[in-house]
Amino acid sequence: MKKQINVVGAALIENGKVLATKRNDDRVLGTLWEFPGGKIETGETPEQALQRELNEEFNDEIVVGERVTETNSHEYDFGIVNLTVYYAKFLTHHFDLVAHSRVEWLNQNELNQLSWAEADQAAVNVISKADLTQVKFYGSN
Ligand SMILES: Nc1nc2c([nH]c(=O)n2[C@H]2C[C@H](O)[C@@H](COP(=O)(O)OP(=O)(O)OP(=O)(O)O)O2)c(=O)[nH]1
Repeated sequence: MKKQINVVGAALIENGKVLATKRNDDRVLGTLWEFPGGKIETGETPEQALQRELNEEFNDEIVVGERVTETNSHEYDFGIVNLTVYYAKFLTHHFDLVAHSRVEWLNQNELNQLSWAEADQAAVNVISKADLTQVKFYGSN
């Protein structure tokens, strides 16, 4: 039985652009593009996990918005990743790079030009076609 890995990612939106991050080469799935985030720890809500991960990875505070799409499961050789992506926006802009080698703010029509981790493809497709001006960020606007 393969290990189940529950992961959250943040589709950060700013000025109509979406943040894509490239994992450090020495990490699992290194060199592929992803949404910043990570594994949900015991007792955390997905939103809390995202806030913690963005703090660890960028030293930044975020507001988590609505979910992009249903959880997407993908079987890799090391396990099954159950990925849920949420829209989010930065409240601070330290942007220290700890876990990533590159970051890019992309237009929606550029998202599909990158090599994404396979679990991300469904969310990337939804974001590419979404009306980003309508995304809800609860309690922050
Ligand atoms: N963060 C993130 N991980 C993703 C995405 N797509 C995808 O397949 N993954 C996979 C890669 C990893 O196997 C797993 C997330 O683990 P991670 O290494 O980022 O998480 P972490 O920081 O909590 O873990 P760790 O390095 O401390 O072990 O999910 C994505 O968009 N964002």
